[in-house]
Amino acid sequence: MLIQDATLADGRRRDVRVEGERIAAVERRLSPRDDERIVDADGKLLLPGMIDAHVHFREPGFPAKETWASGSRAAAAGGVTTVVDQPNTEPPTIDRESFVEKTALAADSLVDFGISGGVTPDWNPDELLAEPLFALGEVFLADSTGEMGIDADLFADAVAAATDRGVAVTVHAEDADEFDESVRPSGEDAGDGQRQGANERTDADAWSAFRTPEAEHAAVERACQVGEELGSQLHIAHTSTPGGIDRAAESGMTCEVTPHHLLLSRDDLPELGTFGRMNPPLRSEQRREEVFERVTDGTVDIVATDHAPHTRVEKDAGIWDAPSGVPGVETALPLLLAEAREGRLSYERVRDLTAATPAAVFDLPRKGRVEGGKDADLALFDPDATHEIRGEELHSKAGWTPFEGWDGIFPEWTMVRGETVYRNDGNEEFGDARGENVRSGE
Ligand SMILES: NC(=O)N[C@@H](CC(=O)O)C(=O)O
Ligand SMILES: [Zn+2]
Ligand SMILES: [Zn+2]
Repeated sequence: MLIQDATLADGRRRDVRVEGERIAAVERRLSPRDDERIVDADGKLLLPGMIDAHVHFREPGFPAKETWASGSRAAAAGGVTTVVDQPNTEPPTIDRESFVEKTALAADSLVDFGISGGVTPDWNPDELLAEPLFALGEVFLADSTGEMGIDADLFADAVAAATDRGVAVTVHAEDADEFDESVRPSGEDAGDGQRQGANERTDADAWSAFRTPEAEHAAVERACQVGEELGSQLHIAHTSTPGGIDRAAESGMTCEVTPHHLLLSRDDLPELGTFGRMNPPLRSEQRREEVFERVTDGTVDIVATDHAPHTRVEKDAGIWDAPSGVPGVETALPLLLAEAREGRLSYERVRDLTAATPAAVFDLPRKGRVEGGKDADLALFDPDATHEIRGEELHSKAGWTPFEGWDGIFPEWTMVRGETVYRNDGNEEFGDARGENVRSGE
């Protein structure tokens, strides 16, 4: 196949030849071969498919929230060609049996995938770390969905075990000791009974008041100290504060920011209500702006979605009872491209945040670039075709989005290792499940 006259992220216009699963050549002009399929990409933007290093596809355990089939369709329709699934499923992915069970379910995936393993007091590091794991993590330093928060000693042991075996570690960095119990109605959980409930609140912003920025600062600090002591390369998941990002960068660790922490703030909570509850929570508008600056200036390494679908019925509850998390895998690249179109980010920066740098951080040498020899994981866009995001049109089982009504630039075509997984020429079409574990065969 010959893709002619595509515009790459850096503005170069190139012909791109795909042979089998790989990009064979990227040149100014390539002569079509006899019988070669020609794709006219004049005026179109060709990007490496997004590597979303943080999704929760919910299988096994919660197929009503998401499955590998539904989640990977959402990914393909959003220009995502590799996803990395997190361990807080049921059973949690903490030993050989659970890893093998999840790998079998991932055969339904349209896009390539990684499976990360988790840490609980019951985990089996010898079994788990011997599997073709993407990374260890997200390791939860405080409870989130799945209640997998662990203590400092177990964290240090887990980081040491992963480092010994050359496995990367990703960290959910919040410290529950720094949560503000005074805003939580008394009677919720045990805790510091003294302060609990003194300033009880039930509005949606209470979640942001409860899970404080200091909780992130403290946990990033602790994680970095452990990482520095053990000489480990840690990746801090979903950083939401400038302080957390700066601390991670200072110690040479990498970090990610989600589209919701980049684009939404506490100012949006009156409208979002409990549908804006996630961990870590939305921060002040000022902090959001400071996070955005760090995404544009390169302090933040990657954008990952933390796609965390819950059903509408589950989310439609009181702020202290609704589950935490928002879907995002289908809207991330479209939202970033809309930001780029408005001049707030460059297309090159979008490519680096979503593909080139995740491939470098997580050691995926065949992925993340439109270059000869790489996997033909590609997404083609009309950079002027903005589309108003509608939750009911998205493919996650969630059926809602915190970005309702925002502009997105969605792919016309998404390819995984040379095969079409998504096509939209007015009608949407999906390819077959063909996802492979990006760590198998290593
Ligand atoms: N981010 C969230 O609020 N929720 C995630 C878990 C997590 O990433 O902490 C989920 O799995 O629902
Ligand atoms: Zn998390
Ligand atoms: Zn997560």
